[in-house]
Amino acid sequence: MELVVSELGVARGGVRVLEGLSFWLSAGQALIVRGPNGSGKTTLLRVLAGLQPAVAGTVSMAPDCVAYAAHADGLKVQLSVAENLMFWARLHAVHDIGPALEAFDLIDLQDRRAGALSAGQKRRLGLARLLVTARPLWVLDEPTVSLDSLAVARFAAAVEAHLRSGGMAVIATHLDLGLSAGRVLDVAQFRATRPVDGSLDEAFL
Ligand SMILES: Nc1ncnc2c1ncn2[C@@H]1O[C@H](COP(=O)(O)OP(=O)(O)OP(=O)(O)O)[C@@H](O)[C@H]1O
Repeated sequence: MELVVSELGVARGGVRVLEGLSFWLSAGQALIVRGPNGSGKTTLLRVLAGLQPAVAGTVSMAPDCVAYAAHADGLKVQLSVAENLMFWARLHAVHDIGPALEAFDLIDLQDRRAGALSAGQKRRLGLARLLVTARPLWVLDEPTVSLDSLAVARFAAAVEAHLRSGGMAVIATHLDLGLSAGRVLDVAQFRATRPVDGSLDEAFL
C-alpha cells in the first residue's frame, strides 16, 4: 500500500493556501508535517482525510482508508471511556478495545465519563480511537497537545507499532517524536503564489 500525493493544491475559505505539493509514503513510513502558524498544515490534513476537496492535484488513497484525529478530541462526553471506544470499534468492526485502553494507559479510567476527564486524558482517549479503526493511514493534527512526556512516549510507541504493522502516518507536530521511519515535510515551500480562489472548498467544517 502506498500514499501518493501529486501536485496538490489546497484552499481554505476560498483562499489558496498550498500548491504544487507532492510526496509519497510507503507502508511503514511516516511523514512529519511542519510549517509556521497559518501555513496550511491543518488544511492539508483535512484534504488528506477527505473533509474538503483539493483544488488541484490528486491523493491516491480514499478517505475510508484514513483515521483522522483533529485538534478537537471529538468525544461523546456522556459516554464512559470504554463506551466511547466501543462505539468506534463497532463502527469499524473491531472487537477488542483492550489494546487501545492499554496503549494509552486508560484501563483505570475506562468507567469514567469522558466529559469528566482532564484535557490530557481526553486527548489520550481521542488518540486511542485510532487503534480501533483498523485504518492504514493515520492523519494526525497536533496530536501531542495536552500530553505529558510519558503520554507523548506512549503515543510515539503506538505510532511505531502502527508503522511496524504496515501502517502509515502523516502527523503535523512541532515535537520530535523520534520516529525511526519519519521524514519531514515543511509546507512553507509550497505556499500558494496565486492565493485567491473562487471555488468552494469546504465539504463541512
Ligand atoms: N475556518 C476557516 N475559514 C477561513 N480561513 C481559515 C479557516 N481556518 C483557517 N483558515 C486560514 O487558512 C490558512 C491555513 O490555515 P491552517 O489552519 O491550515 O494553518 P496551520 O499551518 O495548520 O496553522 P497552525 O500552525 O496555526 O495550526 C490560514 O491563513 C488561516 O488563517
